[in-house]
Amino acid sequence: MTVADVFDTGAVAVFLALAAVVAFTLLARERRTTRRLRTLQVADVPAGARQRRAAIVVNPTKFSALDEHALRRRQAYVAAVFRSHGWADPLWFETTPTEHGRRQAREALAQGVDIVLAAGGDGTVRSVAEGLTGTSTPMGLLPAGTGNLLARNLDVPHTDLAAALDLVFSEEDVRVDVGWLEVDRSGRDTDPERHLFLVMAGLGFDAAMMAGVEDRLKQRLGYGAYVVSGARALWGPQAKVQVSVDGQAPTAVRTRAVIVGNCGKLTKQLVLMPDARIDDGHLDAVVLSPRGGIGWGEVAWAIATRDRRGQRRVKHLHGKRFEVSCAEPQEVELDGDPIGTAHRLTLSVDPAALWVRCPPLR
Ligand SMILES: Nc1ncnc2c1ncn2[C@@H]1O[C@H](COP(=O)(O)OP(=O)(O)OP(=O)(O)O)[C@@H](O)[C@H]1O
Repeated sequence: MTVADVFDTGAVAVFLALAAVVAFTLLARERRTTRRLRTLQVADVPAGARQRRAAIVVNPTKFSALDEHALRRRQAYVAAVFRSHGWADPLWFETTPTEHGRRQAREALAQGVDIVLAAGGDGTVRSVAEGLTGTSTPMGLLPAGTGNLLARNLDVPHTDLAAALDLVFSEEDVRVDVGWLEVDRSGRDTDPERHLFLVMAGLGFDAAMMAGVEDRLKQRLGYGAYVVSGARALWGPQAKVQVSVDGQAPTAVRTRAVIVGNCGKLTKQLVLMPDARIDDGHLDAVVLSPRGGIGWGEVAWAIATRDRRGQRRVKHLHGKRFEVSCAEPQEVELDGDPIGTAHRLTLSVDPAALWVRCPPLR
């Protein structure tokens, strides 16, 4: 047997071992779902009581890794959980490349559902929220994105479908503020685009980082894709930006990023805006102005320690309306999704405009 043969045999053995591990994991998951399905009992609905019903707005692209059979089993499991709590089978709606959840949420409302669940990433959540804002019907979350920023900020389980579903039956809702972003792309737009946001929106480094994350990389690396893209976007130039808070005279800054938040967490440990509260009727902002590697070190230190005193590189602001304009167009992001470049942004808050089913806010 030659050295090449030994390598070939070794490679085949490693491949077979990996295939066995994958097959075993899939089988175990399938068995767990079957076991859960068997233990779920249909709950009785008291005579005369109205049976509650949920709508689930699903972004199918977030479940493309599942085959048809696995997808149907997942749906059957979710429906069985609802029945076990005495609810009717949920109504299912799918998002499309052009209708990301707003229309589906409105259709669900027209059918008189008790809650609309967004099953997707933060883009789906944002769009469903647009359909529900200003109504008394709560939004629930079945997180299926990479960032799941709103779920992380509201302490909704984002890796465990069963735990996220359990929360739906807690029937505890909180009223949260909604942010609105007006995007003036040319700096002279007479009819700027208007988008709802729930977590944060801004321009500069973080938006360039989001814009640099390719979908394929996101599927492969998950949250790690943002780290790769962030490392690429670190070394861009500072931008000349004017920031005005609540109609006051604008302040000129040289900055790498202006981020305005309705809430401030990126991950459990990484809190960009420690004072931001989703129910305080205000927005918070950070202006990051690092220069070179040492400057980024200072920014990282300020964020990691949540120390706000004497920071030259990280400035915190608080208000109800922010106007941000820049001489050169900058990349813009909305709850972690890149939406192209713009010269001017206006960000304002709509206090207590949306009900969300989640644990009590801390
Ligand atoms: N049926 C569909 N086919 C193709 N694309 C779709 C469909 N439905 C939604 N989309 C795309 O999915 C995007 C929304 O994705 P979603 O918010 O669920 O995840 P995400 O923003 O990519 O989240 P994350 O970045 O956290 O993974 C929309 O902007 C739309 O372009």
